[in-house]
Amino acid sequence: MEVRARAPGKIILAGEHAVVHGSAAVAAAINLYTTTSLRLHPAGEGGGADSGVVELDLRDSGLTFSWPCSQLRGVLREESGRVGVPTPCSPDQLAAIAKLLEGHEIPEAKIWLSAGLSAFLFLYTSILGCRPGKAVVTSDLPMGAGLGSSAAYNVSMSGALLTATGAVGVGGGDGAEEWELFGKHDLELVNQWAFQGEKIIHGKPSGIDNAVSTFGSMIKFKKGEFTNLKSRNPVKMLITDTRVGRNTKALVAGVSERASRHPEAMASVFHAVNSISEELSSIVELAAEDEIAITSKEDKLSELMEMNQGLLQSMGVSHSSIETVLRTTLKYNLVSKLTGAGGGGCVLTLIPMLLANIVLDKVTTELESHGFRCFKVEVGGQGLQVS
Ligand SMILES: Nc1ncnc2c1ncn2[C@@H]1O[C@H](COP(=O)(O)OP(=O)(O)OP(=O)(O)O)[C@@H](O)[C@H]1O
Ligand SMILES: C[C@@](O)(CCO)CC(=O)[O-]
Ligand SMILES: [Mg+2]
Repeated sequence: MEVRARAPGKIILAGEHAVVHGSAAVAAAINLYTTTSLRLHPAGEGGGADSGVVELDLRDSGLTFSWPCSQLRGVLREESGRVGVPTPCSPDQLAAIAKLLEGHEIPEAKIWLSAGLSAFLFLYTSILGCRPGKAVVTSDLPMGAGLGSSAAYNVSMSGALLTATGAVGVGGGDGAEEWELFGKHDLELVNQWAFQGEKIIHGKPSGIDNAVSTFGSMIKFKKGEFTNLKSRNPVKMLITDTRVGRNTKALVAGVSERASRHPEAMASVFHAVNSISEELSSIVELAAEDEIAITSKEDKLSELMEMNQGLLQSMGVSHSSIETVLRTTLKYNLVSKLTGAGGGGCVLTLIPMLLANIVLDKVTTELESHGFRCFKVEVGGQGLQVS
């Protein structure tokens, strides 16, 4: 039997980085997905309990990896797997997983994939034990660009693995819909496992990315708890991928180091971001009925995004490519801010309801002339789904 699970990427409208330090943040799912297809082979297929392999096929990178089950059992000593509340990956387990990556040819240019491989080995062997199977991963998301590719990977992988064990499941609808939704209880379990995967990739994640990828919608997240926001008017964003590669783990660590060098100043910065996220989340929920009300709502959102970008700059996570996007969009009176961990990656630009298409085309052309890639996304859709 094959299980397919897909999980969305996300944008952060306000509060990235500060959320790691206890401030509120606002994030929303987007209609770009990572999909994991999982097929389990009968245990002992081909003879002997030790036979078979665990395979991972990363389609977009064109790389496949496989580990004999006997090797996984020898190194990880994980027999049958556990599907209840996860225990975090211990330093010893992480060191054992690093050994399993030795000898695998990962091209130097794709060395950042090793964090994703470690998360896979942890999730697979913890949930299923060392039984043979194959996971194929495909994604619409640019990897390591601030749109939550790591969270979508961890959520879709955890969703597929937990479905395969029967720990979570969908009601078995009438087959009319290709994708089905899990219940809240099941989503909570998937989210907890995905968070363990995020810890392997991010170091010290707040949990916002895996939460929004699992539950979807638009959320306000603070200290591990979140509430759904009812966005009363559509929020339209242009995304610009600067194509400057960066790594969330290093950027999060950099902000923490700055916070330990300047604790009081950074506490004020985080406090200011908290106020921005709180205000932004209440504005999003206001129902604006006419053009004047919508324009005034958009003006407030723009101003808050602009203020948040200034504070992200003072945390040291902006980048010259991001500044180029800000300057370019400002020429057209449009406000932008980085989204996700920054340091390159993606930038959000609020698209006002009354913006003429010709202006949007012009700004997009100018951004793309710098070598950036622009695209529009739908905001606030479904979270994890299974087929
Ligand atoms: N489809 C995928 N296949 C394999 N590994 C993946 C995939 N998507 C993400 N990863 C892993 O996640 C890493 C990127 O995660 P990172 O947190 O740095 O960026 P992001 O999640 O895209 O951005 P942000 O955390 O700012 O939203 C990759 O280096 C890789 O290890
Ligand atoms: C930078 C950060 O705040 C968001 C990354 O999308 C990290 C996190 O919250 O885990
Ligand atoms: Mg990430």
